[in-house]
Amino acid sequence: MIGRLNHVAIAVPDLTAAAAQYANTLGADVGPPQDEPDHGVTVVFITLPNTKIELLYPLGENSPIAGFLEKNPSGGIHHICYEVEDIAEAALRLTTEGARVLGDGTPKIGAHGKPVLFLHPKDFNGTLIELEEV
Ligand SMILES: C[C@@H](C(=O)O)C(=O)SCCNC(=O)CCNC(=O)[C@H](O)C(C)(C)COP(=O)(O)OP(=O)(O)OC[C@H]1O[C@@H](n2cnc3c(N)ncnc32)[C@H](O)[C@@H]1OP(=O)(O)O
Ligand SMILES: [Co+2]
Repeated sequence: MIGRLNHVAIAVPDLTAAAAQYANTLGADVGPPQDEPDHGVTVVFITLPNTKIELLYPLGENSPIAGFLEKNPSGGIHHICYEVEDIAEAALRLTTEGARVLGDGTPKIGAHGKPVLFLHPKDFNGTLIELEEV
């Protein structure tokens, strides 16, 4: 069911510094900051030849990454995003298999303008999984 790795997300304590480090120290193709108010984060996408890195910084009250950054003040890998062809079918299969789809269970539009869903990290070996319909 899952396809390509769409992105690996890293929560960071300083978005400007992290973006500059990827651009200048690692020599990567770094995009501009993008506010995603529906998701409570500001993101910077870094395009690699085979996938993307998503730098995440909290936006607004009740950001879903606030607790993670409190526990990991230097930042850390926050989630991985796999592509799926049909997100409704994927959600049905996952709930049937007993995995928890986070939020109200319905997809939101993600940073790429496509529907996304998140799966509880405790159901997947401690890894928060995002699914993106492509
Ligand atoms: C823009 C979009 C896009 O790409 O298009 C995005 O990516 S938006 C990216 C931001 N959006 C999201 O992450 C949405 C989905 N996330 C959520 O709903 C939440 O962050 C949860 C995953 C439910 C965690 O919520 P919260 O931190 O409030 O819960 P909590 O502190 O009670 O955590 C419950 C347990 O899960 C662990 N936990 C929390 N976040 C984790 C993570 N990212 N990876 C692995 N484990 C994690 C905690 O350590 C704790 O374990 P222990 O009990 O063992 O200590
Ligand atoms: Co993401």
